[in-house]
Amino acid sequence: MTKKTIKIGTRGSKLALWQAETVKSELEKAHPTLQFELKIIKTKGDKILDVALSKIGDKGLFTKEIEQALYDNKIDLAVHSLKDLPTELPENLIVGGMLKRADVRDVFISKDGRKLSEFTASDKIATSSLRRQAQLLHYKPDLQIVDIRGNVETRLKKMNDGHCDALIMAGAGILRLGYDEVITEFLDTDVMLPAVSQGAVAIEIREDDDYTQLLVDAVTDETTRATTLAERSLLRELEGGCQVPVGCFSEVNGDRIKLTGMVASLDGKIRIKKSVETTLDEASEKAIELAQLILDAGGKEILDSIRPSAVD
Ligand SMILES: NCc1[nH]cc(CCC(=O)O)c1CC(=O)O
Repeated sequence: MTKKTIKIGTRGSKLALWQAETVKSELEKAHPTLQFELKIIKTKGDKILDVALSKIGDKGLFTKEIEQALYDNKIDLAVHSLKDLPTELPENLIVGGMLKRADVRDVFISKDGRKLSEFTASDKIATSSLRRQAQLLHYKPDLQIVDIRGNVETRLKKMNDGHCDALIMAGAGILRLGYDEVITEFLDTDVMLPAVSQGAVAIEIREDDDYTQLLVDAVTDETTRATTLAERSLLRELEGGCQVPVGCFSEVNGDRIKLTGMVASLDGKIRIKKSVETTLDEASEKAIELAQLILDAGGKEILDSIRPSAVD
């Protein structure tokens, strides 16, 4: 009898490949008698490189083609940065598991080694994220924010060519690619709340595929599962995708969690930040209450005013 090979779908970017290779090697360790294989799939987001992400307004930009391969049984599981997965997945697809989460913080990368606190009105900081833009302006209203796209190498090159004086990116991505030496500083979460699920690698599967679910359970970190599900439930309740200025931070202590959520206006003038403390078991339910607190405190007005322009 020939053994079935479990196929792992992934995008072809360096970060995606690192994540998929890591999932593959964790699965191989947990299931030494099984065969695993990577299958690289190109997505629309890999092809459109010249438009600001916040202007494309397509939540499944980096995922749709991979999910089609799941539906067609061409792959058994798909690996993504959990941050890039919409909170509502297509029918019959679920996040089956997550690897242990890496550092959740954003990093500041400046051309001349100055820290964010030393930046002034004449400095330009590049980011394509509304969350980062809003919080930078909240921290220092006169900073100049410019848009940027492309992978880490492209961004570093643009900075060195004079496009900007600094970049802000997810620390997890930089570390995974081995670019540790370009990091000027890790930003304190008081200044820059990370994105929902930042730093977590997700494994997407078909909901009715009990066999793959068992394989994935063996490599899933349960604390990461509980915290990221709570963060995603907060985001779902705020009805935001990755293109709204929403941030959050989970602090875990034993079986307790303090979950902080934030919505900011694009000009940074308003930043609504609230926390709840609860058990890991109840975190997802409490996250919904946290979202309501934020919406009631003015978050609703901010999100309503942003959504129409985010897609045009
Ligand atoms: N938005 C793109 C994206 N999706 C996942 C990561 C890095 C890894 C992670 O955040 O989990 C990044 C790069 C970034 O935001 O700088």
